[in-house]
Amino acid sequence: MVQSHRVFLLAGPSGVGKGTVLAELRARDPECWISVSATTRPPRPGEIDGVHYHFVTDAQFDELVAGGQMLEWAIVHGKHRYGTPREPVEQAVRDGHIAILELDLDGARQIRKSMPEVFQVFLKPPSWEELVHRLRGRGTESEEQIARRIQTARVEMAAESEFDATVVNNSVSGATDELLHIMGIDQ
Ligand SMILES: Nc1nc2c(ncn2[C@@H]2O[C@H](COP(=O)(O)OP(=O)(O)O)[C@@H](O)[C@H]2O)c(=O)[nH]1
Ligand SMILES: Nc1ncnc2c1ncn2[C@@H]1O[C@H](COP(=O)(O)OP(=O)(O)O)[C@@H](O)[C@H]1O
Repeated sequence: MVQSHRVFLLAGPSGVGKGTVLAELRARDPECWISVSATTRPPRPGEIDGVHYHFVTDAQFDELVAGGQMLEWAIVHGKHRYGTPREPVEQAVRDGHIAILELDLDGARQIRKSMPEVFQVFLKPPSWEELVHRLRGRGTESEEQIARRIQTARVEMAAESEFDATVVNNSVSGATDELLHIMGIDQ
């Protein structure tokens, strides 16, 4: 249990279930505040601006970075930029929430340097085959995009030991239970 931490970070390969587990966490514990990242990638069907991401143009992203408004940012899957807006995270902590950031490996490494007090959790699939199955099953990417994500996933999977804790996403409810336990919120 690491109750003293106010900011947690969740990383892990594309398709492992980060978004799914965080949605469950939000539903279970409204005290958890989940950061909404800014991205230059276009929305997928069903994604809502300001809820899943802040969908911004390249020029808007440039402005956020130049204005020092990003805690970290990275180019993910070799194409689009993703970043964590700073001010909402600081406000959430001031408001007494536990703040959770979802990041790629690059972003996690930046946060490790700039905010070493952040507790870093790695979400891991039960197996490599299951990860590929989930990635394909989501049905939101082309074959080319899936291949790119699988390539990135190999690198991300090799970085597990850099993190403070690992949670295996066997079942969404089980992984959420474990995450809540790590955050010191036992229900
Ligand atoms: N560095 C960084 N990475 C992010 C941020 N938000 C999301 N990501 C990562 O960007 C990657 C791509 O996310 P997304 O486009 O939703 O596709 P997915 O990986 O297939 O779910 C995921 O690995 C996320 O963890 C952020 O604010 N900063
Ligand atoms: N524990 C789980 N068991 C089975 N399928 C899962 C589980 N967690 C997530 N999924 C499915 O895997 C796919 C990828 O999940 P998603 O949350 O989009 O991953 P990420 O945000 O890490 O890229 C989705 O289709 C989701 O419904």
